[in-house]
Amino acid sequence: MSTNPSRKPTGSEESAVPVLEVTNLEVHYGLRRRRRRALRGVSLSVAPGETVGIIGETGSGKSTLARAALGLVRASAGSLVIDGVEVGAYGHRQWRDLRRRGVVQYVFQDPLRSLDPDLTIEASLTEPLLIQGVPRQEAASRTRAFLSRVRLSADLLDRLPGELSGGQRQRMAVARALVTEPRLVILDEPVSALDSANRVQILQILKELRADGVALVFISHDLGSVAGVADRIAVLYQGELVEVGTAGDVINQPQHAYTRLLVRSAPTLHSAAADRAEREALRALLHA
Ligand SMILES: Nc1ncnc2c1ncn2[C@@H]1O[C@H](COP(=O)(O)OP(=O)(O)OP(=O)(O)O)[C@@H](O)[C@H]1O
Repeated sequence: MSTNPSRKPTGSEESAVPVLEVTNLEVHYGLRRRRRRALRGVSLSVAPGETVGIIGETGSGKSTLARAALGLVRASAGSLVIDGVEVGAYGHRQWRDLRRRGVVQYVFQDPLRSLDPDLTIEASLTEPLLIQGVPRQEAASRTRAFLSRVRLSADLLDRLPGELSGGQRQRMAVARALVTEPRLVILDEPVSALDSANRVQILQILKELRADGVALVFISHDLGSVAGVADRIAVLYQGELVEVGTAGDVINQPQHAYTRLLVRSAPTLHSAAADRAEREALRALLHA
């Protein structure tokens, strides 16, 4: 299987310095006999303001890629450049500093991982701004201004995350990630735990936030969720990127058998979803 994505990047990406540039990234877990490769030869670049969706089934390495781009897991080979700086060899403190400076932010599936359960919503939202050196009053007004963009009322500011609904919590987590105006936000399954109304709302909010010029890496096992938001889609299969292309190309002219299977299995993408026999035929082709 090819380790190189089969499609060329779009023109806009070529003209701008990428916010994220991953080259031949390899990640292993475990030691000695338990050592397993989770990512192999992954190369991908994300331009300022671009939204790249990363899809793949469970175990394909999506979260590992997210963790590597956040410095939560170390690459065993390859290079990782964020905003023009090689960060692959960064230590724990340098990563923490990078995240604190708000260059790269994140939203996880479980908002309680992105929000401190013991901090009020207001403290959670203003904290990253205060760390950046924004004066307290300005931090408070920026926080309030951001709330309306994620369709939340200022009445919620003095609550704890545990006192909000799942959908409200996830919108708070999105607000926290974006209030510092980061260059790059990694969203790992941000809508997977939400009901359909909240899912649609978050996807709409993400679409609107793209206009700010922030680059988004949107990870999901569900092609349907990514399709309406992403400019480009990258497909991970067994730790390798097998296809990268514009969202339209990947959905309408999938090149790799696995991508065809994903497209065929996403009922929200096509009015006529593939029947079981067709999906099984594609699966057989993949494992041939
Ligand atoms: N901490 C870990 N220690 C050992 N192996 C791990 C660890 N985390 C992930 N793996 C393995 O690495 C591979 C990729 O896992 P990863 O969580 O990145 O996949 P994923 O595509 O995000 O899956 P999911 O959609 O289920 O979250 C899997 O085989 C998984 O078992």
